[in-house]
Amino acid sequence: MAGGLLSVEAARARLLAGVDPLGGETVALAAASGRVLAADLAATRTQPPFAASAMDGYALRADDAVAGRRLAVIGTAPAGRAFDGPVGPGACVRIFTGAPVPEGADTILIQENARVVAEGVIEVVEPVASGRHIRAVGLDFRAGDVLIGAGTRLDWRAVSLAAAMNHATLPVRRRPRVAVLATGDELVPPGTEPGPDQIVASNAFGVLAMVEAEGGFGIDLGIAADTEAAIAEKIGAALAAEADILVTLGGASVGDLDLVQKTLGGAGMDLGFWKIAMRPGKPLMFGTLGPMRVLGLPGNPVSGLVCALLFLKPLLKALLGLAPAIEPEEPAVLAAPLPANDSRQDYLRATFEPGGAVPPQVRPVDLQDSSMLSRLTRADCLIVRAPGAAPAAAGERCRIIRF
Ligand SMILES: Nc1nc2c(c(=O)[nH]1)N[C@H]1C(S)=C(S)[C@@H](COP(=O)(O)OP(=O)(O)OC[C@H]3O[C@@H](n4cnc5c(N)ncnc54)[C@H](O)[C@@H]3O)O[C@H]1N2
Ligand code: MOO
Repeated sequence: MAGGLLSVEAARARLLAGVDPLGGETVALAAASGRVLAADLAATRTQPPFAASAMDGYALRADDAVAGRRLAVIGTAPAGRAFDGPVGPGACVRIFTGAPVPEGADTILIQENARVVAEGVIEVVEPVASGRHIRAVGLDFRAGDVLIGAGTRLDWRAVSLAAAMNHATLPVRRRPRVAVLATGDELVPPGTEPGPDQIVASNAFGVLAMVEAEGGFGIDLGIAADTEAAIAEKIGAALAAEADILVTLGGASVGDLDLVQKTLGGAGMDLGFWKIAMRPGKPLMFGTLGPMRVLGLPGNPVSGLVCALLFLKPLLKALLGLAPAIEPEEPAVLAAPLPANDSRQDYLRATFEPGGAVPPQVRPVDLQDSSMLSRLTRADCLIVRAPGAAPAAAGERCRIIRF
């Protein structure tokens, strides 16, 4: 505990304790990009299934590949249709990339190194050694090879490989369902005209974007007014939507209208933790309500989004069985001095200095107010400052989380 508040590490340990990956489902290959494989995937076939030419040219015996020798072209083998019959001495088969190499031939003379001297006759221009330009059976993989492991996030390469392995559907983890609720009388949706005392709601869009980017399924519950009845109705909607996680935005602090935790408590939520030693994001809350986990993010937009990065993203990864769940930190060098830190772990918005130094040189943005999305969006990373950190000079090492 720092200053009586739970540390980030302790809070995250509680959040992730006992989280098992969600169950699986089957999806069509075309819908599998970005999903997480739920079981090891083995090839159902051997690739290539036959010795195949890697070039356009002539299949022949290496013994005949002598400069100046003339060979009879006895047939053609395009990709998809093998030449039926052996290739004997003094003969060759016109062959194209991907076609099976005919029996008797042991090398491919590329067409650039052959000269057509008459109808059905070529002359070897450059000799070629045995085995050239032939892809052996199973060069890429063999039936039974496990080529993509359970827990892999399927990218553009993996879906192509799965297709080549002859899988039309894939077993994947169910996408975590995340309901997102903004709260506050002051909020109106983007595209509407706020009243004189109102602002445009923003955080939910960032949280939903993060959910989608991580492979979750976002459910936008809209905006609840600052009443227990309005919030309770939305909690009911999250349960009805079978959300795995309910993310609330705002109303998490100590004000008279911070009703989110009270309403969740009334609905039967078990509180896991509330308030942690971090900045921004002190009022972060976590609990469970029946089958649903509840993450209460602070209303200040930067606080909410930084907490989403540090807590929601790891939770999504854990539910998808992805490791490591926690956002990686990396070393950097301070381009400006920093004052001593207090008892809360600080996450300072910072930009990379031009020049592309490795490790990067980082400069905190001018204003760190947790309401300022302009600075968050301008930043390249967060500088992580431990509780109680001493003042640091420019040129000193620090740790960052890259966006
Ligand atoms: N007396 C105290 N006051 C506050 C404390 C405290 O410890 N003692 N903590 C401060 C900290 S730190 C934070 S962070 C905020 C968080 O408060 P809430 O989670 O209750 O958030 P709200 O009061 O509802 O809103 C704060 C701020 O953010 C705006 N907001 C809320 N939701 C959205 C949204 N979806 N899109 C855009 N902006 C939103 C809201 O209008 C407020 O301006 O509490 C401090 N106070
Ligand atoms: O978490 Mo609050 O953001 O420190 O403003």
